This record gives sequence, structure tokens and C-alpha cells, in this order.
Amino acid sequence: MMMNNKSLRLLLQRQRQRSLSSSSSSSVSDESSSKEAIFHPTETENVKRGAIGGTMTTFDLGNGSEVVHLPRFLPRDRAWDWFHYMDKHIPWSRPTLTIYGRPLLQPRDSCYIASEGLPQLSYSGHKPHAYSWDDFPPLKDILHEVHRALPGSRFNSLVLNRYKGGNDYVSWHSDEETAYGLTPEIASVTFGCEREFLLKKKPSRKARGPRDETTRKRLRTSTSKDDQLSFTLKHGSLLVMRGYTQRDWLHSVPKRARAMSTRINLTFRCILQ
Ligand SMILES: O=C(O)CCC(=O)C(=O)O
Ligand SMILES: [Fe+2]
Repeated sequence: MMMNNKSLRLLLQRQRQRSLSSSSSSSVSDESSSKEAIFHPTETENVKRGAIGGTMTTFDLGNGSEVVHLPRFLPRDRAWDWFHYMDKHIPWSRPTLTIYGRPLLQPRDSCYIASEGLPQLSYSGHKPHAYSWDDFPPLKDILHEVHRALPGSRFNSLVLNRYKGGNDYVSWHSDEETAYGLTPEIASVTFGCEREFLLKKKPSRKARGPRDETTRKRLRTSTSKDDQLSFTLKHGSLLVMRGYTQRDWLHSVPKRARAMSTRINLTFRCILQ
């Protein structure tokens, strides 16, 4: 279904209203501030949940890609307890990555947890040490909550990121790793300072074909703000990327001058064996 920007805007407004009217409490808002975007959402499905969890909204991005947003996944106070635990006890590090052949200090702290016997994770020339779930029991509790919210899903590894202020960020990328399979599910839980999470469609395969570096750079940066989908990820929220989202879409958490305090984000993944 092709849509022009006006009908897309209207559709997103209607989705927003439907989501608000089905919320269990009038103070619950759907924080997913969707902008005009190049994707074609066809359906929004709202699932009412029990005592915790609030409203779950599914965004169909088209062509088998899907994002699920659950703004009130974790109770506030419990999420703050977990934030303080992780801020203090996780062995954070800031490795030097290799980006387009050049060394770059990773613009955020990170740590990696994985179940035993899984293949080594490697990204941007960096092979993080895999800590054990048993070293950090509260992470197992958070994993349990994620599994409870997403029946049928299974995660066995976790990337933790700590953004110590608005200058810390993650640039446009996708987590498209062979080890995760073709349609990985990635569950992202946010603690502390809220930050904007952006999605934009990857350039078409044709546009990604062999080109000189200057043309590739121009194509990489050519997408305008209107082509992006934006979610404000609040303290205690859950966002899930599913289907072909890693193959077809890029995501990022850009720098934000207004973000004064620390944000911790957990992305649960499943490495296939
Ligand atoms: O911090 C976030 O919300 C996203 C982190 C992320 O994209 C990643 O770890 O791959
Ligand atoms: Fe990512």
C-alpha cells in the first residue's frame, strides 16, 4: 500500500489515538512520537496487559519488519533499583572500535553477557569478553521479565550500553549478524535518562551496490529527518525489533544536548547454535 505523507501522518495520528483510548489508565501515554516516515504501517495492534506492562503497540513497518513498543514495561521504582545496581556493579568499558578502517573510541560504555558455549561476538573489530549471567543475578531477573512479556521468545545474550550524557550515542547501524539468523528478535530495555531512538530504512540494494566511497557517503547521509521513525525511550520501557528490521532498517540513538543524565540500555538477543 503506497501512501503520501499526508495520509501517512493521518494514519499515525489515528494509531496514536487508538493506542491512547485503549490504555488502562488515563495517565498512560503512548510515547512513540512517530514522525512522517518512508515506511508503510498497515496495522496497529494494541494488547491490554495486566498489573504491569501498560499498553503494547505493534508498528508494522512493511515487508516483514515490525517494532513493538511497551512504554510502561517495568515498575518505576524497581527499574531505578536495577539502574543503580548496573551503574555500580557492571564492569563497563569503552573499547576502541575500527570504523571504516579508522580507530574510534566507542562513544558509550558497554558490557557483554552470554550463556556458556555460544560463539564469540565480534563487532567493528572488537571482541568483547563474555561475562556470565551468574555474575549478575539482577540481569537474570530482568531477562525473566522480558521473557514474561514476550511469550515464545528466547534470549541468550545481552549487550549493555551506558550513555553518560547527551554526548554519548550510537550511530546508525543494524545488528545484522549471521549468528542471530535472518530474522532476529532484539528486545531493548531502557533505564534512567530518556533518549530518542531513531529508525530509517536502509538504502535499496541497488543504491548499495559497488560505488566509490564519496557516493556511498552521500547516500548514507542523504535520508532526511522526514524519512525517520522516532521513539522516545523512557525509563522502564521495552522496544522490540522483529522480522526483517535488521536486514532492511538502520537504528541509532543520536547525541542530544538536553540529555543531562545517564541512560543504561539493555539489548537482549538470541545467538543461534
Ligand atoms: O541504546 C539503544 O537504545 C540501542 C543500542 C543498540 O542499538 C545496540 O546495542 O545495538
Ligand atoms: Fe543496535
